[in-house]
Amino acid sequence: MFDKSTWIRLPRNVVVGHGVLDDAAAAVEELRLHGDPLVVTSPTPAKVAGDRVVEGFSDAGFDPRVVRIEEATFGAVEEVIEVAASDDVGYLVGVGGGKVIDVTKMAGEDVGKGFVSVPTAASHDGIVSGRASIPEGDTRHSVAAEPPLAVVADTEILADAPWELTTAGCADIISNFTAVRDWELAHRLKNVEYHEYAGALSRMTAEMLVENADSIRPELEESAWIVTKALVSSGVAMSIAGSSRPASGAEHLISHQLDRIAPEPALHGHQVGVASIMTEYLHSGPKGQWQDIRDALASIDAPTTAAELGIDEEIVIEALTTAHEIRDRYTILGDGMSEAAAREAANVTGVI
Ligand SMILES: NC(=O)c1ccc[n+]([C@@H]2O[C@H](COP(=O)([O-])OP(=O)(O)OC[C@H]3O[C@@H](n4cnc5c(N)ncnc54)[C@H](O)[C@@H]3O)[C@@H](O)[C@H]2O)c1
Ligand SMILES: O=P(O)(O)OC[C@@H](O)CO
Ligand SMILES: [Zn+2]
Repeated sequence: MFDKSTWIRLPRNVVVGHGVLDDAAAAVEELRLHGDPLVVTSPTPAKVAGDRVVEGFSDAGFDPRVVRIEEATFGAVEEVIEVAASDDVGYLVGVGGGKVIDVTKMAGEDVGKGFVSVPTAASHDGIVSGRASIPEGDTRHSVAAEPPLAVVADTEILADAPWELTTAGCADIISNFTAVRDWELAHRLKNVEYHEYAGALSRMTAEMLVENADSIRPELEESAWIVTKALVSSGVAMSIAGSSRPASGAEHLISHQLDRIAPEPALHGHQVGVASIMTEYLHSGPKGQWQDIRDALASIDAPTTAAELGIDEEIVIEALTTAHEIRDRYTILGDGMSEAAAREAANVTGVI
């Protein structure tokens, strides 16, 4: 009878606010999960939040186990799986930046146990999404995973994190403009399924962030609140779409490529922001809205040039000409840019 169906998975509890880290155990208890938590964290996030989360679970009568990871690799995912597979572990709790959260998500998916997302930085929109993205050799796996059962985002901690982590989160959201453009293009050219609602939500999230750019300032808790709200909303758009398409287009392919080839890649959000200036230029030409993207990034202190990213100009050109090979996702890059076209785009937009 129905030729189409959809299954949208969203988090049950999203708790955002000042001091909510201490509500992590309560937010989970409400979900009536069985077993004890496995807290996955990394060195700095452990100090700023992980140890407190473990203590909170202990105080609430749980017996938390802890795995500290150093890198977002398949090795780290295996390390977490080994502990997570134990019968007494009921669910996983990822406390940290995007890499820790992705590793937790992927391990939880593997062992068939849910996970709770406790971001310590408002640096990326994976804090709520049902996607996990891990590099492996020459490629990057972005796989479907369960979205978090709950999200606990303490704005006091997020506002205290280094400012560039917050500007990276803003830039990840601003890049939604070009991601949606790429998605629409892929729909028109390749009949890729497009979700109007997810596309509109993603674009609206970016518009609201830009409208509030004046209130996004260092050490202002209000900023952490605005950015986290946007990150949640963008993650929900991805969950609705069942893909990262609403928030990841050519600008993300370029950033993933930079992660592979740059000796010292910059933050994910910063890279996608700078790449977004160039992909907007590719979409709308020299008089198009690329300057709006650049100005929006500059207004929140995010980088707008290769030099500000700390990445060599030639590496940026290589990323532009090879990013289309990274994954089977049709974008404005088509079947690849020529080197001359890449130089033109990077020059006109002032990225190099
Ligand atoms: N799954 C998704 O949908 C999705 C979405 C966006 C990004 N990502 C992925 O997330 C990763 C990027 O995340 P990221 O930018 O947070 O990088 P990251 O996880 O490497 O964090 C950056 C650094 O900030 C530190 N940090 C975190 N919180 C801190 C705090 N409160 N104080 C001081 N230092 C702190 C971390 O320890 C790390 O050294 C990439 O791998 C990207 O692909 C995934
Ligand atoms: O699927 P990817 O390209 O990792 O994108 C997810 C996220 O970074 C979108 O902001
Ligand atoms: Zn992103």
